[in-house]
Amino acid sequence: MTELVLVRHGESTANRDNTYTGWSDVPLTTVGIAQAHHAGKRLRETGLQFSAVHTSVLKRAIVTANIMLDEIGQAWLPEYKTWRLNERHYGALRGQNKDATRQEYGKAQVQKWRRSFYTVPPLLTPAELDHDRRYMKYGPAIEPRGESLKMAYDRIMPYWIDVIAPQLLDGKNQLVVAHGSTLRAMIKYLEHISDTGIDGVEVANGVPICYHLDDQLRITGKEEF
Ligand SMILES: O=C(O)[C@H](O)COP(=O)(O)O
Repeated sequence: MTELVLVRHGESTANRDNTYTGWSDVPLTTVGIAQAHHAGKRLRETGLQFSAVHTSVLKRAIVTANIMLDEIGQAWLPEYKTWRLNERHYGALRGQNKDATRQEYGKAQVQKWRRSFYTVPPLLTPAELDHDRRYMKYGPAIEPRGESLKMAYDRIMPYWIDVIAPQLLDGKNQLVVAHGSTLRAMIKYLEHISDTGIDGVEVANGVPICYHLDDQLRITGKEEF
């Protein structure tokens, strides 16, 4: 049996302020830092030994992962950082207050933007792209102008297939510290959740979700700490 642990980063300043985040690189709040320590302590109690940790290239996930690794005494582990685990890009919604958009566009539209599999948020214009060097090194096509969960799913899966799954198949436990939607995409895949069923799946900040997997990566058990 192999263990896969998924953790959403601790509370960010954007979570606290109820604003859309996506690829914006916002820090943890003091609550978020405490959640990361708590998540690490809970994981330490399990005694799980990991072979690697995977994060996005956004600091709320990286800092959460580093706090957790320190808490579990495995700060020496190889740490893989990839844009493929970044949060779903919220396009032109980034930085806007979620309640304000509910008032402007209605609750149903906001719910679709936030939870449906196929709905794409309003896009950034090409001129609004960040051209951040952490993405530009892969070419200009990497940075999205906005993503549906399906679009995020499609860029996450190659990373699952090429990097995470082979290590799990080798019997090596993996820790993934990422984002609400990144993890919803992975949960959809792992649990065979339908395109409509994924609407109801929420992932809390700083709560480790542990999957017990068999030698074909089928789920034999699931626990949340
Ligand atoms: O990108 C964001 O705003 C958050 O990380 C997730 O927000 P959501 O729960 O509105 O998708």
